[in-house]
Amino acid sequence: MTARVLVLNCGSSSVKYRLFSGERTVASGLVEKIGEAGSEVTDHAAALRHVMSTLDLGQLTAVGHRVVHGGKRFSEPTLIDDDVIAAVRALTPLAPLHNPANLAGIEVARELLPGVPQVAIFDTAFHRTLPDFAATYAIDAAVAEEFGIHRYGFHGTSHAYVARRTGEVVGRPAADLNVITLHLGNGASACAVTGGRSVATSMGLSPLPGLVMGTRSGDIDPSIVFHLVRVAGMTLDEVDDLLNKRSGLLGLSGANDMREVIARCEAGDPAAMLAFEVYCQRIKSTVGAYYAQLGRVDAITFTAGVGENSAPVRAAALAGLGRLGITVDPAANDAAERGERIISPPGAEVAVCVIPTEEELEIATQSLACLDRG
Ligand SMILES: Nc1ncnc2c1ncn2[C@@H]1O[C@H](COP(=O)(O)OP(=O)(O)O)[C@@H](O)[C@H]1O
Ligand SMILES: CC(=O)OP(=O)(O)O
Ligand SMILES: [Mg+2]
Repeated sequence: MTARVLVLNCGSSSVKYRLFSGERTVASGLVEKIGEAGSEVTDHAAALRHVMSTLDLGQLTAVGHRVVHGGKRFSEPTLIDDDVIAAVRALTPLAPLHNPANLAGIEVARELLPGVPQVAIFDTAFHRTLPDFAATYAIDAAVAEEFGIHRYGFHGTSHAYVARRTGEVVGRPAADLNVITLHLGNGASACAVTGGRSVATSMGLSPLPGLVMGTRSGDIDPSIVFHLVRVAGMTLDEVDDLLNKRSGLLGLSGANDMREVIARCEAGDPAAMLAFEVYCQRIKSTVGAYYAQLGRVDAITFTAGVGENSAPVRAAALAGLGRLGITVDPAANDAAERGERIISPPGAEVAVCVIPTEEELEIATQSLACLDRG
């Protein structure tokens, strides 16, 4: 019998769902702006109940859940029970925008689909291969050990999938390939992948650092936090809210959606132009750092909402890197194509690729593999 798997990807303000029959998608959708001002959908549980009431969920083999933070404990797809739920809840302080949403999905699915196995697929899992030097923060080692302070990295399902597809697209075995993957969505992160293993990534203990995001700051000087508390008189919760929800593109330009930022740039808005420059320059610096770590780069792959759709971001992020063998062909970059493609000129030393991510399919596949292993 063909396996039927429901995948739930509950983001900070959205629910993405997809129902698979084998590899075929039989239903899919997105509920956005959950809990935002003026939205009819007040919380994740309400959104999920509504979504699930519209689907035919008979004969389900499994429900696969994206879970963002798996901490040190979870590095494999995991069958969910009360103990796993408690452990994911305990990790909430490290992913305050994400783990509560993931848990809402798990709880509603367990309530509405009792008896169907539920599997958690962790964003952090792919990064368990980070070498110690890349995962270690240079702070007091005993404090770091006691409190689990360590680079975990996120978006692992997406980085793993697009790195693997990059091997197919450039026609080389993934085992021989050094790839830099750039997941640019609402959240954004970069990853260096060698032979299919993550060896560097830009998010850290939480999904806040690294690249500039829609509403998150990415890397900042940590002493900005002390300054805001001591000098500006903010509470820690206010600083947390500022850096996670009111920074990034939104904080710089007033718009968190890259389409809106670019429209404002075209209208000559200086704040939007600065935001675009800060965003793209951060990506470029990260590519340079990972190039130095890898020593040789075979491919650079863009994915997620901005990476898949924004030619101006791809062009600006890699501009001026010709000496590293990295060039983007303007015609290929601007072409109104959608699927997997190469946008560097033929014969370029580094293949620049665009590969739509397939987190949901990957979660379905890994959920079934978890059940097969028992
Ligand atoms: N044509 C486009 N040009 C620029 N940005 C785009 C385009 N289409 C979508 N995006 C961006 O993609 C973002 C969403 O990416 P997505 O990967 O769906 O995010 P997430 O999964 O993190 O919610 C939006 O905020 C929007 O800025
Ligand atoms: C981990 C993370 O940042 O996820 P998202 O991009 O879905 O917010
Ligand atoms: Mg996403």
